[in-house]
Amino acid sequence: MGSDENQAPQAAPRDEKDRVVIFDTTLRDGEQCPGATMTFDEKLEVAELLDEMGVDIIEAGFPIASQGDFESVQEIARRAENSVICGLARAQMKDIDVCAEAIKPAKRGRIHTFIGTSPLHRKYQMGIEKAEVLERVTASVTRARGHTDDVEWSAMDATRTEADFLCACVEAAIKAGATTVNIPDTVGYATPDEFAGLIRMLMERVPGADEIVFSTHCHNDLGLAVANSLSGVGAGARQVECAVNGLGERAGNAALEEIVMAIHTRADAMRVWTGIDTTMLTRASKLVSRVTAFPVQYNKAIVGRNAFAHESGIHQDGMLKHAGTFEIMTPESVGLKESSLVMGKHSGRHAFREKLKELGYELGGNAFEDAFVRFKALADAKKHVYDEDIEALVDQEIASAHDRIKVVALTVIAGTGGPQKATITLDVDGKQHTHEAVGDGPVDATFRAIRAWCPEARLALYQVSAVTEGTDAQAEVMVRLEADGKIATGRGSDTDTMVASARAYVSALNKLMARGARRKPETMLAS
Ligand SMILES: CC(=O)SCCNC(=O)CCNC(=O)[C@H](O)C(C)(C)COP(=O)(O)OP(=O)(O)OC[C@H]1O[C@@H](n2cnc3c(N)ncnc32)[C@H](O)[C@@H]1OP(=O)(O)O
Ligand SMILES: CC(C)C(=O)C(=O)O
Repeated sequence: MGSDENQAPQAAPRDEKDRVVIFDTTLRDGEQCPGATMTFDEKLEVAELLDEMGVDIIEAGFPIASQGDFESVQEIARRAENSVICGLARAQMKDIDVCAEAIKPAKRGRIHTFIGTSPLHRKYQMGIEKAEVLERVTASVTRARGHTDDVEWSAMDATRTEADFLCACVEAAIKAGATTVNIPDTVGYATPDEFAGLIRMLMERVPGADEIVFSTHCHNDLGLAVANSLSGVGAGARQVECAVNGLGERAGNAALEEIVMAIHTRADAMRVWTGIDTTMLTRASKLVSRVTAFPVQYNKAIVGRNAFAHESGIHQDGMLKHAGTFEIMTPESVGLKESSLVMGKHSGRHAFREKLKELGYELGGNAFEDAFVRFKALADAKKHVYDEDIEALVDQEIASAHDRIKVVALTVIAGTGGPQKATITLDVDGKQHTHEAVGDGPVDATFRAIRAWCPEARLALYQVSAVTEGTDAQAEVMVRLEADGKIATGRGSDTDTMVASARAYVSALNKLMARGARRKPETMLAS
């Protein structure tokens, strides 16, 4: 901790023994969560991207589950260029044989077989005693080894299994030929310290433990999936099972992008590495979100839309001075083009000035301060302030800099009861005048109230449009007036359409006067 330039990833140690194998289970455990079912073509698309991204092992499905699952695992196995293709199988001979058939076309295939080991799973799910579990471990791993040299064995509900019995199961799996032993926290029950202790205990106590790879498979029921997985790695596990966007049963699995970026960004602390091309993480997240129709939480680490967005003034100021002040990873490192400074009520002058520059405006002292005050007022009234909102606001600021008439206040009473009534206060050459009028609708009432000061101007056009979207969008109003043979068009914008209308009308009036309409303001305006 504490380097001056935390944003730059530390040079990762590249010793093979420190490599963490990334086992992606988006297509198997990920697909198991309600609503996340993917079609055959979607699975192929996801698998292709995972393969390209450098995922070491893709768990492509559970071939015995359905003909569709079998076929997608088989097709993924056929197409994969780099990744090992894995299928899941219960401790049943038929499952294992069907799985072997599905992964057969793969350049490198793995069978992943599992059985519940905890007292609850033994008693209630399987209805068998410890001895039979042990027999099934041996039989299933042996059967799988008859098909391939790459066999993974998992102890379902390992974290709620008696330590001695878990050791006995792991020993049986290793003896039968398992090359990877996975320790799932199936129900997301463990804490990071406990989980690390469990991996350490197995590595110390089980004969042959140093010959195989220990793996983690942590669920997120308590929001600890990533923390537990990384604790497992700290204790010596060298495979992490995870899923894109943290997809998986119930609250999901450890999120692949979080595991990978934690290892990448804090290689200095963790001293391990992965083979993942991190610049593909955003693409992977978007693809999985699209095919499952599961939105990604806005503030989700790494791939949430706010992960590299800054709204508050102090953060934006820091970011403008040095990105490392408020970002520990570069957006480019996860495949994003750039960080974003989102303009809102918490933004400050530095960011506002930068935004104006980006939009092509250079405002001097007072004009800038006035625009900033109006921007803050707009941001208070509106959830999202878009670039177009700022443009409309500044255009109006520039246009009205020399105006002799300004709208000070407007109150409109509208509704079905009628008549609609408007009360307007105008500042004319520094003096305030208030007038009231009723009309046929709120716009008519507003314009009549203004016209009370300038009866000659004829309304030639009135047009309303929304600058941005949503019910809190700014309205942009255009008003064209004719007086003394001259025509002037004024624009006004505000989240309140009536205020925008009054501004547009007054802006047109100012232009008429500036263009030398016959009557001067003093005489044009009624007292
Ligand atoms: C923690 C996990 O994620 S485990 C993986 C969970 N994923 C899935 O279940 C998705 C795919 N599953 C399926 O399509 C179906 O459940 C199938 C095809 C596997 C089985 O379907 P069915 O034969 O109809 O059984 P059903 O699902 O109702 O019950 C599960 C059976 O498997 C048994 N079983 C569960 N786990 C295992 C295991 N690891 N090894 C052996 N048997 C097991 C159960 O005891 C139960 O057996 P029983 O019928 O003798 O009581
Ligand atoms: C099959 C195993 C690995 C599993 O998904 C779990 O225990 O959560």
